[in-house]
Amino acid sequence: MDSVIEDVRVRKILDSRGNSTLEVDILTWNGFGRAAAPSGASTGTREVVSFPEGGVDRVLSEVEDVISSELIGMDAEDLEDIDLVLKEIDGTDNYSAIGGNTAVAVSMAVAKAAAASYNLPLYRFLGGNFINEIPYPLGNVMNGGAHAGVHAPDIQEFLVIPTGASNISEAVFANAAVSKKLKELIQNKDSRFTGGKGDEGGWIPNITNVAALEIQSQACEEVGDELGISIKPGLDMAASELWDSDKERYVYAQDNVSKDTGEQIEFVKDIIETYGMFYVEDPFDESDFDGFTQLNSIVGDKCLICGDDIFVTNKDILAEGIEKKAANALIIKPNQIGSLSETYATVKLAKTNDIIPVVSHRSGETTDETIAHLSVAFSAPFIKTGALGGERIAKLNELIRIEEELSNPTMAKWD
Ligand SMILES: C=C(OP(=O)(O)O)C(=O)O
Ligand SMILES: [Mg+2]
Repeated sequence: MDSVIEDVRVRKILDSRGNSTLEVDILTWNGFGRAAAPSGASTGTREVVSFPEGGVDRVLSEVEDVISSELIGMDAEDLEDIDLVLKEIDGTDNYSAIGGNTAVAVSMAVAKAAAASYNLPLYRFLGGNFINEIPYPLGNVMNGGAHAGVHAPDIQEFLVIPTGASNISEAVFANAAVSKKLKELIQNKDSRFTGGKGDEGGWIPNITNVAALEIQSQACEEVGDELGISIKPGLDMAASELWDSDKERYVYAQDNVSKDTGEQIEFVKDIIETYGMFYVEDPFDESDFDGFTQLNSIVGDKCLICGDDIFVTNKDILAEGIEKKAANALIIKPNQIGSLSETYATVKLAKTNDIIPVVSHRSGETTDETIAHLSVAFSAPFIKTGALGGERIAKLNELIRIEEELSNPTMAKWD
C-alpha cells in the first residue's frame, strides 16, 4: 500500500552539455522518487536508442500519458513487473518507440520511490542489510577524443584510481589533488593551455598522447607520495572512435600514425607495462572481440581490461565476451540497456563469472546521484564518475554521505 504509484510526472531538463534530457518524478502513497537520464557522446552501436524520433518533446507529448496510465495503481516495489510493462509499452527490442532514456529514468525513479515509501535509501532497498562496500572512484582528470577539442590527445579519458585510499573521502580528495597537480604539469608543457575542460570535467591539453601519459603518471606518483597512498593511472581509449573500418586501422590523428589490430595490441601492452596502468577500457573497436581476447590473455593478470562499447551493459553480449575471455571487467551504464532490472541481470552475470562491474556515468550528465547508490547496492568495486565538476561531484558527494550512514563501511575488494 505504502508504495502504490499515485502519479508519474515527466519534464524536460538540461544536461551538462546544454542538451535536453528527461527527469521523472514518481509519487507513491508514502514516497517520492526522482531520476534523470544521462547521454553519451562516444556511444556503442548496440546500445538501446536514447529517445524516439522527435526527442524529449515527443516523449512529453505522446509517451508520458501512456506510461502514467499504465503505472498508476501498480506497486513501485514490483520493479521487474514495472520494467516489463515499460518494455511492453515500447514494443521494440531496442526501446526505439519510447526511448531507453525514458525507460531508464522511469525505472530508476520508481526504485527510488519504492525505497522512499519504506523510508530507506536506494542502496539499502536494492542491496539489502548486509552491504557495506564503497567503490573506488575512477576520476577522469584529462579529456581527449570525442570528449574534447581537435588539438587534444586521441585517447578519450586519462583516469586515476586511488587504490591505497582507506575511505571514500580520502579517495575523492586524492583524485581532486591529482587533477590540481595535472593543471600545473600541463601549464609547464603546453603554452597554449587556457585551463579548458572537456565533457567530463578533465583538463584538455594540446599535447601528444605520450606526453599526456607521461604527466598522468607523474601526477599520480607525486600526489601519491605527498598523501602517502598508492594512486594508479588508468585509461579509457574509446577505441571504437579511433577505428577506421575502411582502412581497418586505429587512427591516432594527434600523432599522425595508424595501427592494425596486432600493432594496437603491442601499443596497449607497452602502455600498460611502461606506465603501470591499473585499468584500460575499450582498447579495441566494439567489434574486435579477438583483439580484446588477445590483450586480456597477455596482461589480464596485472591490469583490468574493461569493456564498454563492446558489451553495452547487455547480458547476452557479455555472455559472448565471457565465452571468449575478452575482458576481466565491464562498464555498467543503465541507459545503455534501458532499465534497472536489465542492468542488474548484467551485473549478476558479471559477478558470477568474476568479471568486475564498473558502474559509470555518461559524458552528458545531470546532478542525478542514482549511480552512487547503484554502485553500493551492487557492491561494485569501482565507480567511474569523473573527478571534478558539479554533475560529477553530485555522485562523489553522495558516496561520502552513504559511507557516513553505513555502520561498518569498507572500501570494496576486487581481487
Ligand atoms: C563515459 C563515457 O563516454 P560516453 O558517455 O560519451 O559514452 C565512456 O565512454 O566511458
Ligand atoms: Mg568508455
